[in-house]
Amino acid sequence: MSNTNLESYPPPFRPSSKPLVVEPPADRVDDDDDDDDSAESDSDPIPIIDFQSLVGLNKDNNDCNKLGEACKDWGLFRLVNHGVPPDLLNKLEDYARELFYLSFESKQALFTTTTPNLSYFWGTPALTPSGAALSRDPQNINWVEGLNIPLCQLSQLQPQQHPTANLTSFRPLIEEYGRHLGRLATAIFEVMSDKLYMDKRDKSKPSLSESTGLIRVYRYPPYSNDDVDDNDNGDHTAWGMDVHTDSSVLSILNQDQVSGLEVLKDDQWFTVKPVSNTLIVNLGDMMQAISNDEYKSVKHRVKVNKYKERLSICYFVFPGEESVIKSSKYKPFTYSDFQAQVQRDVKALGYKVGLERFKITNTFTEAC
Ligand SMILES: O=C(O)CCC(=O)C(=O)O
Ligand SMILES: [Fe+2]
Repeated sequence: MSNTNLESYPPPFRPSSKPLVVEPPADRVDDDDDDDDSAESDSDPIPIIDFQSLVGLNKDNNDCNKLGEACKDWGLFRLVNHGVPPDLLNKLEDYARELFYLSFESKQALFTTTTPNLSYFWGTPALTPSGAALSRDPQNINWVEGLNIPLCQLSQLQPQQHPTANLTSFRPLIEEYGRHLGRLATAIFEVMSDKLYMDKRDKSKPSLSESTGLIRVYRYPPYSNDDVDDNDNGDHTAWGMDVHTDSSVLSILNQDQVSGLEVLKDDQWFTVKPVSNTLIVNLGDMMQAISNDEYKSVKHRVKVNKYKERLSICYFVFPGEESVIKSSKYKPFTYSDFQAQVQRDVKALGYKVGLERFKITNTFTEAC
């Protein structure tokens, strides 16, 4: 679907001298904007895990082993047979698109609630909740806008306050989607715990807390170097989202048909191709720490597409706030400690240092 409503983009994302409809040239039929040296691969190398083989009656040990390997080697896998109805995925995507198509001003008004964290953002939210860093360095912002929806705060999304937005339909869809993803994340974490020989009866063991579930819906506007003004040397790349690891235990991503997500494995970038009705599960920093570095928190990034906007819906789940993560590699810490340190680093250094801060042999020289 082409964007016919540039009013919906945050002002810096609006192409200045372009026709309103951004379409690929006729000879471009693929979605990959792969005219640079980054991710490559013709076939899809991402490990595939069948959810039904991990759980329930059809539980298959080979598939459980495959999951362990994927977590060690990639920190990411494609989940099939997950039981989230395709109709729900399609509807959610349609409503999300509809919400993003509201004018920029309406979106700002819509999600300026008194509830912290239920918000509309754009640019690099960790650095610039209001986009203020634009004046510092316009080329370093993430080319993305998004809605941040903690599932426990969904009741704050009051449809009657915003008759122009179709929130009446959006809220139950998000609720249903959140329930499905809570179910998937919990079951996958159980299998991971088994593989890691973690004793689930030990209540002091860190685990995934379903009540921390958070959904982020993103729209990545198209980006072309033609938008860059004459003073620019033209060789920079804008990123939809710069390289990072997630802070979560697990993140589960549902992307539309426009590619952009890339993951790093053995110093090589791979494109995570869009495949309908599959979900992408990636491991976050908390899972890496819980597993004593046996599993890894995968580095990933999102490339922008020159011609098409991209939509993705991400679910993140964390450990209970006060649950202490103990391992031989890290000083004991809670997710709250981790988050607070990330925020301090982002403020002071401009980036997240992450788990390195908590390593027992701390190689990061600046003390916390
Ligand atoms: O939009 C995507 O494909 C990935 C988003 C992401 O990596 C994140 O939100 O942490
Ligand atoms: Fe991420």
